[in-house]
Amino acid sequence: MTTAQDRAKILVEALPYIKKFYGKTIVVKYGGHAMLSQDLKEAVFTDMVLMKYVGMHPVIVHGGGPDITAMLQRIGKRSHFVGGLRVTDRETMEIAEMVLIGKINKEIVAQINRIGGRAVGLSGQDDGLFEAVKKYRIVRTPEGAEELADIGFVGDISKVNPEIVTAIIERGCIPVVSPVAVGAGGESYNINADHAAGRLAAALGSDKLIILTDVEGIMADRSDPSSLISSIRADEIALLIEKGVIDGGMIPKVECCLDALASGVQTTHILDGRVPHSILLEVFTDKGIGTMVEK
Ligand SMILES: Nc1ncnc2c1ncn2[C@@H]1O[C@H](COP(=O)(O)OP(=O)(O)O)[C@@H](O)[C@H]1O
Ligand SMILES: CC(=O)N[C@@H](CCC(=O)OP(=O)(O)O)C(=O)O
Repeated sequence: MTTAQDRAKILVEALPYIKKFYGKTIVVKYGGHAMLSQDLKEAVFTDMVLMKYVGMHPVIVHGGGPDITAMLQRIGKRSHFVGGLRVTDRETMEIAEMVLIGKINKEIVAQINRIGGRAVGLSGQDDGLFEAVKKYRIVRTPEGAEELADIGFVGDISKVNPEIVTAIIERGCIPVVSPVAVGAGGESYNINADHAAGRLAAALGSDKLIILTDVEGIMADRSDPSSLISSIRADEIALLIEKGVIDGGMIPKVECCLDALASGVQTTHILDGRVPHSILLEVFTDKGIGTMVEK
């Protein structure tokens, strides 16, 4: 049983971390696979609100892949992924916008506001936050040659204009960002939420990027839970992708960490969103959970 003294000790132990991150920006990517029960969602949003009230500047970039897939299924459409990215035709793009901006973003904003925070929702189209160009994926043919795959309205962020996010932070609010970008002709692009989070973290000069997902972190062997890699250097990642140890949805996550680190973000973390308050454990304790990807 925890005594009053134990509880006081926990609060005091948080002090160096509160001091270290006071006034610092922390971008949290909240993946669709980590949006499990209502209780877990509330734990994530409570962590955000707590960070804000102790003087940090949390920013959420959310995903919603499973909800997009479910909505596409309802209209009889199957989803295809190339290197972790959804092949996005015009109809898929419309559904992705409806689900990400119309449903998930608004739900997150409402829930943060309900528990006492002040959240403002926006997408990468608002005030030109994310400018994008069409993205191609390099794929390997069965013969071993490389070719470019056309994956439709999937974008690569070519420029981030973070002023709108900074303005929301300065108003004392928590920005909640949907990963949809705008092209030069005004067209919408579907952006993988990991990529969006990495680029935004870099543009904001964040101290930390946290990616919440549905695994404990990067595993050396996915069938062995004890094989969690607790820390890995950026230059060790390419080999793990080549060997197939890191694949599917984990690829955009590590790419996003590398991107952010190259642009000055201090540390990046891939955490298990199934663990209640995993963000608090990462930010306010020195236990360090999940995988830290560092320079
Ligand atoms: N080496 C690895 N360690 C852990 N997970 C991995 C690894 N390689 C691929 N994955 C896969 O990546 C998934 C996480 O990506 P994804 O499903 O896109 O999550 P999210 O919706 O949170 O973005 C895991 O559920 C796992 O199946
Ligand atoms: C291009 C691309 O793949 N876009 C993603 C955007 C949402 C997302 O990234 O959601 P998660 O973080 O939950 O995976 C998609 O359509 O699923």
